Amino acid sequence: MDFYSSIFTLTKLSENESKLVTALQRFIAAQEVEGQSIDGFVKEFLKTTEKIVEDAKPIHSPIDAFHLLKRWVDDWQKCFDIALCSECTIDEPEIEFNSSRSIIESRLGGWPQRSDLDATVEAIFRLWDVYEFDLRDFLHGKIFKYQTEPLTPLEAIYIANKAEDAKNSYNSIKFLEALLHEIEDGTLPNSPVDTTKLSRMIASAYNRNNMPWKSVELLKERAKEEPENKRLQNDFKKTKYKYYYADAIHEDLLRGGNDKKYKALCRKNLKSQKALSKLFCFYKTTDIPIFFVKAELANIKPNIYLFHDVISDNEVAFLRNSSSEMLTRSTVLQDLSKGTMDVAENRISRTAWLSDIQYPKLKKITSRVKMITGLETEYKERFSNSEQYQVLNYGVGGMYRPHLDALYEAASKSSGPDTTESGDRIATVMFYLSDVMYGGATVFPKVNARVSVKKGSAAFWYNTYLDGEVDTRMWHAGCPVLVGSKWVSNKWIRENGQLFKKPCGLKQHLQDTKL
Ligand SMILES: O=C(O)CCC(=O)C(=O)O
Ligand SMILES: [Fe+2]
Repeated sequence: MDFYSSIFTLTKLSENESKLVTALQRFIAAQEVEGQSIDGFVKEFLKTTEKIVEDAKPIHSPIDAFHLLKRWVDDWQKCFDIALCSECTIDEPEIEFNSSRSIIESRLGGWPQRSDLDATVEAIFRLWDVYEFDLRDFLHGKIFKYQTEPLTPLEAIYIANKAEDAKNSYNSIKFLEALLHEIEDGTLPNSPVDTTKLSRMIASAYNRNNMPWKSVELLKERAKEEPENKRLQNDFKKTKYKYYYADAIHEDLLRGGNDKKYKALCRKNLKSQKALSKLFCFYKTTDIPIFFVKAELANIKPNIYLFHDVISDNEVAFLRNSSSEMLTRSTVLQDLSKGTMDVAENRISRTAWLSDIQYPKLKKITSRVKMITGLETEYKERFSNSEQYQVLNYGVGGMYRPHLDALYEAASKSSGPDTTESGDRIATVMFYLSDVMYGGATVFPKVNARVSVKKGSAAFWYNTYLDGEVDTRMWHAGCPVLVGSKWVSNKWIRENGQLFKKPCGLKQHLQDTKL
């Protein structure tokens, strides 16, 4: 049977609580006679409950119901658990105390369950939704003018967590915010929950609900105040990334249609890449000469660089052949945070990862990347300067919708090196391992740039600003392949180890200030 659904049954609980108190008093007294030490929790609980039973207040408010059920479900149960004794003989106080539980349980026709308590929490939010009582008053035990016992901060967190579990994040956040304000205002002294911890909880709830800008707001000040708090700093950094990411998507949505601009760029039939781009720099490397040019529509900031003939036919074949056995279907779901939640397939392709360690032949390409970008590129299992080669092959209509390569938050779960050790993907080097007859260009709708597919070339760009913030202008897409098969390979360069690097000829972007 349930207890929460009527005040009648709740009152029955309340009336029977004095019997529990008597049983506990007897248990403690017997233990004292035996010279046993009394559990601290049990002692403290008895003291407060004795007073509650003595006052015998009626159950009027949902706060009373919550307190009552919480005691029965959690605290009384804990007392019985503490007293539980498998080796005790029949006349020992533990046995007697626990049998009093059984007697009361059968008299009541059951023992209140966690579902009763959870239903009460649900009821509280249902009531709040209709009557809009003040949550800060509520924490102090007050609903309009009706005053009862206040909630402890831990009880408040219990209520907020239950709302979150029930997918009622808005309620949960509002409740935690009320608690935060009360603690900040000093009306809940000696709170075991500190404001930083609470802020982190609220920020993470905002993140889970795709409102990273709210978390940024919340964490910004606190991160400034507590530069030594690593967890807080880390939360703030991740949130910032997520925020920029969500913001970029939002802007894209606002610009009429999620990807109008991207499609237009995909369709654009530009002259050949070489004709448009001017020679920027020439490298004489030991094996192949590399022409270093700016991307088409070169007058853009930030720059996207193009390297021609940067990878030999042999190397192209090696990458393609080594990965073809491993290619797996990769689907990246698009989560259009802010605005509509439209989950669509973001990428249609197959992917494989090739490690420099497993395929030492690749190290040569990796050091070439180091030379042309001036960045550290060595792939290591930990504290890496780059990722393994990601090889992609697109099928009919295969594409990669507009996205940012920067990993922001979710990425620590990605297959690459841990972001906490190796940092974010500060730059992308993307090799073209095939030609494509029609379609398949890489386009950057925000900066109006387009790189058409050419076997042996590589595109290079930075994904973050010098201070590590994500550069949302680098929003880019792989246009659908119309005729042909497109192969590319990414070598993502990580933040780790790049501190004192001065990229050759690539300084312009690094000096580029934020918009
Ligand atoms: O295939 C392309 O042109 C783009 C691929 C890409 O952006 C990626 O793999 O992150
Ligand atoms: Fe990308």
